Amino acid sequence: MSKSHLELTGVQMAFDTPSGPFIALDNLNLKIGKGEFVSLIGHSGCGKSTVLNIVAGLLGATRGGCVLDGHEVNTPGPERAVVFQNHSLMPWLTVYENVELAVQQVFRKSMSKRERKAWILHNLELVHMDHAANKRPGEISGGMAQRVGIARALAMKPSVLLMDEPFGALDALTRAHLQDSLMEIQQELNNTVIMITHDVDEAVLLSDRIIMMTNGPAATVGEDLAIDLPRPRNRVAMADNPRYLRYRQAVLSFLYEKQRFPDKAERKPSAGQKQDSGSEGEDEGRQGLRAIA
Ligand SMILES: Nc1ncnc2c1ncn2[C@@H]1O[C@H](COP(=O)(O)OP(=O)(O)OP(=O)(O)O)[C@@H](O)[C@H]1O
Repeated sequence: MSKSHLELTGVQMAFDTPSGPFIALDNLNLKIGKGEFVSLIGHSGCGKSTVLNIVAGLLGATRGGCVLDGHEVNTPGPERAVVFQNHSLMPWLTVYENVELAVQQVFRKSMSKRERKAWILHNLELVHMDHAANKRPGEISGGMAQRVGIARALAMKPSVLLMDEPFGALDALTRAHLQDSLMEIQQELNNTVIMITHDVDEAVLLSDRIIMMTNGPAATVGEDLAIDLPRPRNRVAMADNPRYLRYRQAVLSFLYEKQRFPDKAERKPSAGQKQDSGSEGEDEGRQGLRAIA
């Protein structure tokens, strides 16, 4: 791993609720190196989005904090671009204008109009969407819109790309296609990526490390699994790669044997509650994640 540039230290996140503080995360520590691709995986409600929102600067930890390249994170910033599950493009703007909006925000002073235009088109080319530059979001498919969302994020030249289930709403083929594009782009640009996923295969195929989170309340890092597979990775070749299968097995074992579905915890979300030890909720747990069979 290259030197750590993003560090979460002793993070606690308590939300105020009518029944008192709800401690979603407690004592969460994570160091990420420049250019690493890290996936966060864990059962629904364990706190993955909360972690991402803290790194994005959208939430402030109640204890501990996040440091990026030596600077404490406490507000959103263009060096940390976020891609959500639903692309969130402006429907009244064209594909080009949607990317332009982000580029204006970051590079209005440092790039000429001509340079900005070339940069916007370059980012649309990266995700193979330059042909649709003049279309509006309503005129393109969900997968295409998600590509534009990724281009918009990349166009801000973020040192960290934060992705909250970026491919969750897409069909399997489009999803596979976008995963391959993302791997290519990330290899080329060397962005640090933190991606939330519920898909075990997606996590193993794309990641350098998989961070498996314990069930909440008071969730933290349960296991930190380094994925030592050569790149570029080919999904067909990986399907019977013994090491790939071992990693996949390790994640499944964490999710379904070590951390079963937190049904009791979800029903009674009070601070200091113990984690579910597991006899109930296994079937719900199996349904709680997609694409694992
Ligand atoms: N603003 C809030 N107020 C109170 N509780 C909250 C708030 N935001 C999140 N929580 C709680 O914190 C816990 C973690 O939520 P979070 O959305 O981070 O989980 P997640 O792992 O991303 O879930 P999912 O996989 O279902 O998206 C959950 O129990 C959730 O109900």
